[in-house]
Amino acid sequence: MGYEGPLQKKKINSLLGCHNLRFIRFKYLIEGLFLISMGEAPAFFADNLLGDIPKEVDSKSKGNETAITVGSKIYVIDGVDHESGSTIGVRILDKSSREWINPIVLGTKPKSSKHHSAVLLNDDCVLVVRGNSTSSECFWFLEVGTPFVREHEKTLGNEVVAWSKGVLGNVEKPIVISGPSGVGKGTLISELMKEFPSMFGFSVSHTTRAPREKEQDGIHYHFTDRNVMEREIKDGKFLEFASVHGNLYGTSVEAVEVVADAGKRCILDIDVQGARSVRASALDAIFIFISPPSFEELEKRLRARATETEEQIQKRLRNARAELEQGKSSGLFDHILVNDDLETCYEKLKSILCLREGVKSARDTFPELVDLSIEHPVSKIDQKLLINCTAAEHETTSNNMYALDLSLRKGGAPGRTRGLNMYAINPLTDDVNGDNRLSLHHTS
Ligand SMILES: Nc1ncnc2c1ncn2[C@@H]1O[C@H](COP(=O)(O)OP(=O)(O)OP(=O)(O)O)[C@@H](O)[C@H]1O
Ligand SMILES: Nc1nc2c(ncn2[C@@H]2O[C@H](COP(=O)(O)O)[C@@H](O)[C@H]2O)c(=O)[nH]1
Repeated sequence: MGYEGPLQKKKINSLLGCHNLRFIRFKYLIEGLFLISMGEAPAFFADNLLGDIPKEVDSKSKGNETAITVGSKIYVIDGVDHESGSTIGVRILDKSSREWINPIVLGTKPKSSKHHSAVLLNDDCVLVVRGNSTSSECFWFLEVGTPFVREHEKTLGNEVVAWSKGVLGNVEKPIVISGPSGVGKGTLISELMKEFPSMFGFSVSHTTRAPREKEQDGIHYHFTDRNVMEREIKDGKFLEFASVHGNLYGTSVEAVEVVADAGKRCILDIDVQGARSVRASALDAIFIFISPPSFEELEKRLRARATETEEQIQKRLRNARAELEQGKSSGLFDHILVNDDLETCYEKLKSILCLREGVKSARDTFPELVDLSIEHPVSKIDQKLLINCTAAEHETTSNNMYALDLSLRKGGAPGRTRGLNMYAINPLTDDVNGDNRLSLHHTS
């Protein structure tokens, strides 16, 4: 079904809330179908049909630009920032004075993009979808009037906009696993990561201890010099750190962010001092203490692992006594698990984390590569965006239509915007329900 009437065209443009100046011509095959069935006012009524956009925008447009009107201002988002060349640029046109403003741009800017699409959300934030990008680099929020932006406008005395990277996946609380050396923390974590590779990500700590034979830098630890690590601690790069068995160990803020950016749940393997620091931090986590069935068994495991000298083993065992005391009695931990039989302990760990065999991460349904359809890339309905794209690797539907659900969106500048969910939909079946409003259902 196609529809090209002027009223419908206006409504579609309004709904999109933007003008892609280059690709302004739409075929309304799918949008038309949705819009006709919507029966409700779109969240954003644009007063900015192409004809209404002041000439300045047109004349200033350099190819891949998108203009969005918010109140008395038009935000022009340029796929290539003509100053930096490597990022997406933003300029503002004041509609009344017809003057161009170069705002102060806060946050990490998205990399330049050959084509993109933009949609206004809640009058204070623009969602920019980058074409031909991985799903982790695809969604960016340009905050134009949020409290964060307003606050900085006051202090900086200038027009401000702020970028916040959108992260797919409803990332759950990180998991802190502690316990004495040799109890089996690493073994349990490896099992989890093996069984649920797309769900969990390991927080790679920094340490000043020397690597063991099979340990790789950047995978098991970031092996580092004490001087460097001490300086980085001073610079505030660490969420927590502690002196453990004579060496410095620490979790950098980045180590946890990287996992969350990948849409995975972060697992931290840290000692009890570190767990206490994390508890006192802003990171809301689940704390699990692993205890050995007996001290003798702990010693047996440490010796059997054969990774430490006798002197180091003695030191670790001495520290283990104190750790066991603190772990069991401090009230710091939400769960205490005895690692006697490995399989039994692993099953208990999974039940604490509410895991079943074959459970997939919501992320498994995301397209690997998001490539926007130029003709009708993005439209918005309530808290859902319909994205028409080419999904190179996961061809879950023949039409490549995806829904991006923003209803659980949280965070924002200066940090990431999290809680985005994306799934494939079939526009021919997942559309209208009884009250004539669009409802979307998962097709995967
Ligand atoms: N339930 C178990 N029964 C017997 N051996 C076990 C069990 N769990 C782990 N092990 C073994 O105990 C040794 C120590 O385990 P692991 O390295 O996982 O301990 P860890 O708590 O991570 O130690 P560290 O804190 O020093 O890194 C390993 O050789 C491992 O194979
Ligand atoms: N406080 C922190 N403790 C950490 C961190 N990374 C590891 N650890 C703990 O150190 C001991 C010894 O580990 P090993 O690899 O040398 O055997 C162990 O209890 C780990 O849990 C960290 O970032 N912070």
